[in-house]
Amino acid sequence: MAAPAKLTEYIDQNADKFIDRLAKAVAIPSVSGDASYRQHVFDMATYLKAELESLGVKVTLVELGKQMLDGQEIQLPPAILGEIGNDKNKKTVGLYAHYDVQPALITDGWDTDPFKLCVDKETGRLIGRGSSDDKGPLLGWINVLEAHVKQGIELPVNLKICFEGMEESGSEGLDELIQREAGPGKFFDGVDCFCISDNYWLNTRTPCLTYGLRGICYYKLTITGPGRDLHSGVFGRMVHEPMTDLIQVMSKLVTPQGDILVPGINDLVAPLTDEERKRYESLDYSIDDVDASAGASIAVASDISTVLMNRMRYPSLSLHGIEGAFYAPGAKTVIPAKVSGKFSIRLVPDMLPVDVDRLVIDYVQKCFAQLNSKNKVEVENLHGGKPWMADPTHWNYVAASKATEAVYGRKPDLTREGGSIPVTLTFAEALGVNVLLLPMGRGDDGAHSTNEKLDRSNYIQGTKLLGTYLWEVSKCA
Ligand SMILES: NCC(=O)N[C@@H](Cc1c[nH]cn1)C(=O)O
Ligand SMILES: [Zn+2]
Ligand SMILES: [Zn+2]
Repeated sequence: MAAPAKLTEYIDQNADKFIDRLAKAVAIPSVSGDASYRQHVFDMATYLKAELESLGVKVTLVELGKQMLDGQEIQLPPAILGEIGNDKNKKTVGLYAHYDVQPALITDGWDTDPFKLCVDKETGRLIGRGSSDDKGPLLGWINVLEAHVKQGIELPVNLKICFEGMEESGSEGLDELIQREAGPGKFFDGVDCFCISDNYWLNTRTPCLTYGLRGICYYKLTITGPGRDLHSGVFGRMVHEPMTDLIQVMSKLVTPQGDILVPGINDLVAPLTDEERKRYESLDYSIDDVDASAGASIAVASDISTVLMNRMRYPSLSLHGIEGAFYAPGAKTVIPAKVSGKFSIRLVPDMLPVDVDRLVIDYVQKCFAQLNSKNKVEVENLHGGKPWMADPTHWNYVAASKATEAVYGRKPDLTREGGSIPVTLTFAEALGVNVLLLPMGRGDDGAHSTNEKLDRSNYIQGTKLLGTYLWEVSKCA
């Protein structure tokens, strides 16, 4: 049974309504990483609960406890568990998406207010924080439900929905919830497969299915020294400066070419086979695509397979920022008393966070000891997750491939993603099911960046893709 034409017609006819829905969601600044935005994350959960319930989904907001953030203990946003359909003759598909977003300030360099969806009629771009990561894809599922309800079409599968509000901040509390709700008689009982739409096409033209994600270990490296901030004219060259120590240590983590300098890290990586190398060579991707999505000609190599493998099958170490450093305009002559460098390592098979932690903490302490500084160092892992790989020949992928051909008229590329969605592995392991990543947006969407966008056609065709996928799953034996 192909997806009924009535379904795709409804999606086309209601495109503007769906864009309004995205605008409402973008207007709620559900930033999970900043305590002062926490109420908005809750508001987003309430908004989604009402949307889902209006379409017949039985919804529970599950409390996940508390967390420490910015020195305060605050309530974690709830997980949204939703259920619709309970027909033993149908397959049950698990859906995951996240309703929190990365921080965004107009002063970061946005051309428009990040929390007011800007619909660019000329380019078809829907610009706003979360448009692509991950509010657009999440709302894609709601649009699909609405299309079924409004057209009086019965859903071809049962759905078990799990939407979270902490993905961008380590998914706190969610692993425990999934583990608690796995097993006979529990919420996830009966789920046959999972689908997550929370990544991107490699380029701007070829749809893809994604069967791998990198894991992550995120670190905070703190150097403390003076009892308070000092005047650099009064204390410069009289005392050990935390910022100087921090820059020294951080400069020993990675080379400008991206090679990781922490001894032992590269030995944890699974060896490359000829067969695997060929897979990267056949992907529709070029250095021009890298340049276009990065916004400059800055690829680390001229050979596209190397660049792709660096994203998909090798670890990377990125330096993200320094908390406590002077960063405002002007020329403040301060010696900051306490600075924390943030960096992360993306993990690939066979790296385990526990091994990476040991190597990183040991190395940072050794590098610091070599400075002969009287300051103090502390390294913490803020959050982490293992890498994930799925079987792309599974019927779940076959269904998604057929759906892609039906909507886009072409076969999808099979990709591994450089980003991390640690909960993917938890679904796979705790529920023992195949997990599929079915992206909606394009490689140049600018997730986590300024002017994040989702193209109108990706949002609308992507909504059709998610709906068609459910119909293709229903045909699988
Ligand atoms: N769309 C998935 C995504 O962006 N995941 C984040 C997860 C993360 C980990 N630490 C902070 N955020 C990613 O950066 O890959
Ligand atoms: Zn995301
Ligand atoms: Zn993200």
